[in-house]
Amino acid sequence: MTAAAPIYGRVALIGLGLIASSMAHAMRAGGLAGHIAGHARTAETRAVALDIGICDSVHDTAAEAVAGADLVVLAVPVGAMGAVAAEIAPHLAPGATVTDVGSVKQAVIEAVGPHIPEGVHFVPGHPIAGTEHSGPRSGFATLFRNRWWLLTPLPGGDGDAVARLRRLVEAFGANVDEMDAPHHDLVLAVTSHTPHLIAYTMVGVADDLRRVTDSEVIKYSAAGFRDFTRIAASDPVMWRDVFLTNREATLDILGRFTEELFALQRAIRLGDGPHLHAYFTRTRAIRRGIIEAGQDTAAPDFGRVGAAKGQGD
Ligand SMILES: NC(=O)c1ccc[n+]([C@@H]2O[C@H](COP(=O)([O-])OP(=O)(O)OC[C@H]3O[C@@H](n4cnc5c(N)ncnc54)[C@H](O)[C@@H]3O)[C@@H](O)[C@H]2O)c1
Ligand SMILES: O=C(O)C(=O)C[C@]1(C(=O)O)C=C[C@@H](O)C=C1
Repeated sequence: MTAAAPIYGRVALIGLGLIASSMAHAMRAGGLAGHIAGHARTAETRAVALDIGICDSVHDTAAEAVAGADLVVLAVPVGAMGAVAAEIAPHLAPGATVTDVGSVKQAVIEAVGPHIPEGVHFVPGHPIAGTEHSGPRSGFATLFRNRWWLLTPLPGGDGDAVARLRRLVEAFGANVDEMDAPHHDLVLAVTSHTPHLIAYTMVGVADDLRRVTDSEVIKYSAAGFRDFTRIAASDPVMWRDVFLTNREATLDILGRFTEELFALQRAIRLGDGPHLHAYFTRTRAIRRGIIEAGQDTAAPDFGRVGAAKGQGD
């Protein structure tokens, strides 16, 4: 990442977890912000943020952090976005941009939008990049490189504010796309939310079995299951909020998933090899299509993320 002129003079990060700290590292690496102000709920997290140098100043309240900021980033769990927006609203500078990084967009727009004052630009967003780690120590500058960052601008919103935010996240190395919020939520229900639910379920099933087989499930777990356990280690508050707020889309995809699962279950019970073979041939072709289209972007280097779980407060 090469040094560039700051895109924003003062950025306020509300919530100092994985995503906010990764943004801070990326802004530092690229010289993209003149001053990074931060707010987290606990004194411990605020002290860590200063200690590891991701913020130039930390503030006891979100209201203090946003004063004079030309970009405010809401990086808290989706269910907390509305309360944070209500708290900061009277303190936002005229002309400022407010964005968020929530995994669900429609519910965030409904919760945050009504609080945004006239003359402040709200540009909802979502980086499609993450790890199973949480808290200020878990972030790293390259998290967003070659990843998508979806923006769901509001109809009639300010084009210049969108373009400026776009420049910032492109400077992180992200690819930007714009879409409307309901479409975003449906796409993410397929590509992220339902897969997480399946991983949570499978790891739960294995944990039940473990009691029977005395740890063999974990001992002999193959690569696929290990990936499930990584995903299932993700922050429980974040994922609780995702499912509570993207309810309709997730239930729709889950319904389709269960139908397919029952069809496969039936094929196994009936010994219907052609059905199973045809199904797996179709899914293999999808994976090969993704590779051929060059859309299998490299995974971030999880190995260098040393933070423990549960440091999000
Ligand atoms: N982790 C991922 O893979 C990922 C990826 C993309 C987007 N997101 C989204 O980014 C947002 C932040 O996720 P993260 O992974 O950085 O989480 P995190 O747990 O690492 O950090 C969350 C931060 O929010 C604060 N917080 C929690 N509840 C709060 C509340 N009620 N009021 C005020 N602050 C509160 C925590 O103290 C912490 O500082 C979430 O909305 C999530 O959906 C996460
Ligand atoms: O790799 C992971 O840990 C993730 O699950 C990241 C992931 C995803 O599903 O891809 C999870 C939730 C986000 O909103 C965006 C990204």
